[in-house]
Amino acid sequence: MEPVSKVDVLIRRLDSELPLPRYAHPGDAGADLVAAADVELPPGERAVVPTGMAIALPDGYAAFIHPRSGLGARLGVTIVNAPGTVDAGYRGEIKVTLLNTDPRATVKLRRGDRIAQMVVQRVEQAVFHEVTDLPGSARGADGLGSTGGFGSAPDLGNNEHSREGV
Ligand SMILES: O=c1ccn([C@H]2C[C@H](O)[C@@H](COP(=O)(O)OP(=O)(O)OP(=O)(O)O)O2)c(=O)[nH]1
Ligand SMILES: [Mg+2]
Repeated sequence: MEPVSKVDVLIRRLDSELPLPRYAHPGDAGADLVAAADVELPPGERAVVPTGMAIALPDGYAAFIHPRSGLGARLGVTIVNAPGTVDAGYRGEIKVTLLNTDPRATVKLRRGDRIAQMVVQRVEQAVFHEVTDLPGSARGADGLGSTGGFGSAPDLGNNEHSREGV
């Protein structure tokens, strides 16, 4: 297996009792972030949760704050703006806007609970060149469900292509 490429990221703990972000397994894409405070989320409510961490990413990188699938599947907790974008120049505390999508249960999370995962990636900035016509492509302007809904993929013989947006 190819070794995972690594990048050095400076990190400041705003709360020295909390653990640094940690990859649960070698090769994992996301390092878990913990809550720096207790949080109670009634059904359908959201809260901005501090993580107690601030980072300085090298130029050309960004960090993306993704939900944890276990929290989503078990409790219905997700992130409103998933994935959150942490810019290379941001030096403030990383915060996570959690949302309880469960229609009935209040979710209680404790300080130290792992609430999100941070994926550090190389990013590029676009240089926008305005044109009056874009080059053609196989997809063209088809989108937003143009290939059908949850049935078989179009190339498996089910002609869902015409069932627009379903
Ligand atoms: O989940 C997130 C998303 C963003 N941020 C921080 C880092 C990021 O660099 C900054 C701005 O984020 P974004 O650009 O997504 O928010 P905005 O609403 O456009 O705010 P701004 O006007 O400050 O750019 O907020 C977080 O701490 N958590
Ligand atoms: Mg912004």
